[in-house]
Amino acid sequence: MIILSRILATEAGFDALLLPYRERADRIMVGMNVFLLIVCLLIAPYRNTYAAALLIGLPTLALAFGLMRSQPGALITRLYMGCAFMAYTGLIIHQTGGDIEAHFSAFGLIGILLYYRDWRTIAAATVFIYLHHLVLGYVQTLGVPVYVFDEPRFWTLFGLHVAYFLPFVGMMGYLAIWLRREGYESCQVIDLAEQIMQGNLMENPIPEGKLREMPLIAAVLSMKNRLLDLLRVMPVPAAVIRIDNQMIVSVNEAWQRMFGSRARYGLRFSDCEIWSEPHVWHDLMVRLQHASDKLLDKVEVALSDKDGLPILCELSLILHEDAQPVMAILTVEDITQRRRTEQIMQNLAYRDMLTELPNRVSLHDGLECAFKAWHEKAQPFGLIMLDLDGFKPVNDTYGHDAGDEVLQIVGKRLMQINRGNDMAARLGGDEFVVLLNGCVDVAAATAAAQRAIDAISQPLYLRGVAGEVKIGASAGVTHSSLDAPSIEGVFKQADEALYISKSNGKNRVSVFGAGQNVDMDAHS
Ligand SMILES: Nc1nc2c(ncn2[C@@H]2O[C@H](COP(=O)(O)OP(=O)(O)OP(=O)(O)O)[C@@H](O)[C@H]2O)c(=O)[nH]1
Repeated sequence: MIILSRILATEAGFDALLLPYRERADRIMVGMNVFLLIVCLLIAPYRNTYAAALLIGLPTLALAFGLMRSQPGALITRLYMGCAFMAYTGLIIHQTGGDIEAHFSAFGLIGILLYYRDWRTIAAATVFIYLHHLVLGYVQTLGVPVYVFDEPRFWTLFGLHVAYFLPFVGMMGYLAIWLRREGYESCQVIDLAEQIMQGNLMENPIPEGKLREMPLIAAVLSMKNRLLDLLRVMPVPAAVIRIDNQMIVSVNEAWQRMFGSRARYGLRFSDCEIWSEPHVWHDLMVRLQHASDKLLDKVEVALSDKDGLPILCELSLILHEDAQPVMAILTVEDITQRRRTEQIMQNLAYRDMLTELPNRVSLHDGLECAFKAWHEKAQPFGLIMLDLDGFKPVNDTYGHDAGDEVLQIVGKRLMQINRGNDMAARLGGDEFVVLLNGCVDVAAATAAAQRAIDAISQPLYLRGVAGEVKIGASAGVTHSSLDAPSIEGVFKQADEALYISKSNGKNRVSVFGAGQNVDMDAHS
């Protein structure tokens, strides 16, 4: 009983999968029936068998048409088609006096077998071809001369038929089972290959076990498993996305760890809760469609991780247009940490860590640009070199930390008074520089230096220090119009002017080349 139900279940599986083959076979069989009916009608004048050809041939064909339309590929249709084919062969055999009987039937059976890949069709057709002798014999006893049972050698002939046909039918039965299995396997392989091409590696439509013994399926399964393993062990989060409906069809473990249920298998990718902006995915798709090799590599996008926290990611996206539906494979790399480290490195290289102002290196770069713009486009610039007055006593009295705080406050004040395209930098110690891009003349630079001194000289309040702390600054100014020969020359000019300020009593602005007499006293 169990064995029988298992056989029936297997048959149902084969039937379901081979349906496309069999629906096609129905059409071929009906076409064949039409052809055989025409043959019957062509033979009719010679044997005067019009009545038989029309009475048997036409209803047989009509029923074949009906079944093909109402039950395409169904077992009942297949059984009928096999028998109908035999009815025509029987008709032709008897119209021709039985000359071509065995060959004709045999070829017919081979056709049915090849088209339907079903042993039941062969069995039904065989039973039918044997039975027709009995049926026709019976019918013909009703009036028409009996030529089957009247034949004195009937049983001898019958025995010969059986002896010839049974091994033949057995062989074809075996072939039908074998073909059915092969057809089933190729259907499964196509199905599996389609799923793989569509990127669906997670689902396993084929039960493991017996079917794995089929070599084609085993080969495709192992290919699929290798792809799956590759995807799984990839440290980079990866997903396969169908483009037509935007469904996620596969994700790897790294992906699951990064996005959790926010972008899981089966979700519409554009609806996943990982996008910082709703249109990002759409924009990426548009760019991908226009990319010459259908690859977008290392596109920086802000996303949300599985906890909804913002992460900066680099996406690589490749489109597979050779598969239907079109697929895209997406890999995501979280570069938040990398960007942070790069920012720190950048800061270390170009910023003064204490005041967060640009450092000497940045200033040099800035001055290089200003120098070039002056020489190439006559865009003027000014440079102020500042040195704090009375800074050492702060350090000595309140400690190094208080000194640091003073430097930080000075840095902030310089930034506050800066115009947009000016650059305030710390050279080191208590020395600061302000590069005034676009500063029209010496007078404007001098005024800016004075503003800087005024800002620095405002009272300071330090943590842990009672009362206010006073600090001052001296400034040396130069301007592009003073024609320094080089960047170093510009520095030197400002430094010399600063030296004059310091020498002349501090807390003042001096302009390079103006001599001591033109030193401007600062407001006290
Ligand atoms: N707290 C602190 N002190 C620093 C730092 N860099 C340099 N200094 C100190 O700053 C002081 C600079 O010396 P000076 O320029 O002679 O100090 P000053 O009292 O302003 O002297 P004048 O410039 O002649 O007015 C030294 O005592 C350095 O040790 C720093 O990053 N933090």
